[in-house]
Amino acid sequence: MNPEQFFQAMQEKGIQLNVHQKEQFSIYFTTLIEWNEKINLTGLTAEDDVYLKHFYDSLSAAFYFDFTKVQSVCDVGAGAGFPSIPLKICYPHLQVTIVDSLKKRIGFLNQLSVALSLENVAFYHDRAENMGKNASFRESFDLVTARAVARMSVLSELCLPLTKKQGTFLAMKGAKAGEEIELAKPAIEVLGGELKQMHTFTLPHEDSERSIIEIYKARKTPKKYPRKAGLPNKEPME
Ligand SMILES: C[S@@+](CC[C@H](N)C(=O)[O-])C[C@H]1O[C@@H](n2cnc3c(N)ncnc32)[C@H](O)[C@@H]1O
Repeated sequence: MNPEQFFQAMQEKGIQLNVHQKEQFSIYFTTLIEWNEKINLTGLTAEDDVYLKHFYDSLSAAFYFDFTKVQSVCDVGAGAGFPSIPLKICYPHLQVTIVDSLKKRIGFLNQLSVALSLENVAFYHDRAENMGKNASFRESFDLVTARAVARMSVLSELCLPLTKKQGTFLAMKGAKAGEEIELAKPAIEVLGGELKQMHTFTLPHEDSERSIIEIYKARKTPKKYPRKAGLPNKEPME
């Protein structure tokens, strides 16, 4: 998907990008490729791949969820900024907080936000488990997103403690999300979440399956969660 096809596809989905926003995507691509020569950010370097598998894929969350209705978003394990930076470009009102445990990626994001002139973005080099215990962040975000970070039971323990009561946790997944959900159902319940919807679709041009899992934060997360950093992965709540 080349940039023109990407802009066209966004328009068809009701996301109208102006000249400034189109330029921001172009700068995002060139900055990503430049930095990727020094640090490992992505395995995708061809322009068409980045526009489809990173930019379009990140924005697919907005095909199912209304971003105009939320203000604060925390993106857990955003890596090179996915999905939250493409979302921030399209929805500039968002207050974006990114937490990632890899320092070099946070360094890249700081530079990227300057290159894109982004406002109201904050980057933390930390584990999501620590953020979830920190009173300044715990249960404070309208929306928590995560793409390609961990399986659903683990991800729920990282993300639901950060999600505000009555807020939403969106998990962006590939194929087999249905199986993951089944295994994660007890964890989601314990952590105060309720499975609201699962949207499944195929990515254009390459027909691979994607799922967006929407979880509603119905109740407060018990204090003991998240457990200490590393434990959610080591001993998943399954
Ligand atoms: C496979 S990458 C995906 C990056 C991005 N979300 C994407 O879709 O391209 C997973 C990222 O999650 C981060 N990560 C994994 N576990 C984490 C944790 N417990 N807390 C914070 N970041 C974490 C890693 O450092 C890595 O950058």
